[in-house]
Amino acid sequence: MDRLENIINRVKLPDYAIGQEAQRRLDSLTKPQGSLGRLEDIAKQLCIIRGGAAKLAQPKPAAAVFAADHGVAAGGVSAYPQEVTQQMIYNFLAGGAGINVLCRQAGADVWVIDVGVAGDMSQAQGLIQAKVAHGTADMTKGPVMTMNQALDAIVVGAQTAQRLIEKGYDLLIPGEMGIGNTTPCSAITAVICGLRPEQVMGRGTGVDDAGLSRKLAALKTALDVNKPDPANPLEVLCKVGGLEIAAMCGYILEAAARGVPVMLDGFISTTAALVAGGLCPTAIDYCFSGHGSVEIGHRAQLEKLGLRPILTLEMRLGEGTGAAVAMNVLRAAVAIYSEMATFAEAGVTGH
Ligand SMILES: O=C(O)c1ccc[n+]([C@@H]2O[C@H](COP(=O)([O-])O)[C@@H](O)[C@H]2O)c1
Ligand SMILES: Cc1cc2nc[nH]c2cc1C
Repeated sequence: MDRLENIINRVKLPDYAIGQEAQRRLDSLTKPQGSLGRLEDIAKQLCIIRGGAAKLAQPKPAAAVFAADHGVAAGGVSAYPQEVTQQMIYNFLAGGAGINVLCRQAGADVWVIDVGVAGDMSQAQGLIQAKVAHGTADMTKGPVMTMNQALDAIVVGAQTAQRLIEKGYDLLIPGEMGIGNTTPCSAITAVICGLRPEQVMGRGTGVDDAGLSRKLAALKTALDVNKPDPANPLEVLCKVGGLEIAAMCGYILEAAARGVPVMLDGFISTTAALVAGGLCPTAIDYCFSGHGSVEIGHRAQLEKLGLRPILTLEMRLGEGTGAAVAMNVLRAAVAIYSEMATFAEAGVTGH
């Protein structure tokens, strides 16, 4: 527990007074006040997080893709077999996956971490080896992991954030790969948001009606068997979570502790933010929501966290892809804030 407390205790509320200074600069730029809409909000929040209202430098972003498997996958809750988790890791490492393409396009680097893949990945070149367990246990039978495993995975995420920040990255994307992981994410969302399974369960990779019924049945059984306490996010993680979800939670918390902004992706990474926010609400002040996922539970998560997605593109791939696309908008926000002429500079009659 000390390991977690050590991270949480370093998360400080950003200085919101900087927002007023940033607003003054935005209002001095050659445009009708407020006319760049949410681009202005994004620039302002970035100033607040970075702790200054001077011109912003373009960020150097990295995506960390945490991969893990899930015991519940044995119950037929995904449209794809579990081995796809491993196969996709090789695709990430070869640069051919959606996250690689979209990060290249957005000027971000991709790092891949094995935090809990079921198979042996020890020979995979370029993979960060941090396996905590060979997948989780089946949530319909009992807790998916021990408290120690959850804390180990949180530390893997926190150490990843630390290393990336030490390498010079100053904007972090939490990404993931884990066949079956929409089911634990729906479970966590149901518990933490206090919603019925039907309100938070979607089709993930694209299960048919029978698959959706199996997912709902698995979720109901898991909640009956485990009875997670909504007031205890760490217990929820241990009972119905996942190793990549725990790792992303630690990654978000450590980024916040170091004052580094986080661009969340879709349903899975926002589940990690839900847990992080339960442990340390201030961590969410450092988070942007990149996009709104097709998964129905994502809306409830964002509402609970008080976040609005930057984009709505009907995406549901995961990996960090929606966050990577949203980086283009964040870059646009930085550019207007830093490069537009003021009324005084351009000799335009202002206000
Ligand atoms: O992040 C999202 O919004 C999202 C929505 C649906 C599916 N996914 C991805 O699809 C996988 C989980 O889907 P499933 O059907 O196997 O539970 C996992 O690898 C996620 O990255 C991701
Ligand atoms: C091919 C494939 C790629 C993915 N990326 C994230 N989840 C995924 C699930 C599948 C099935």
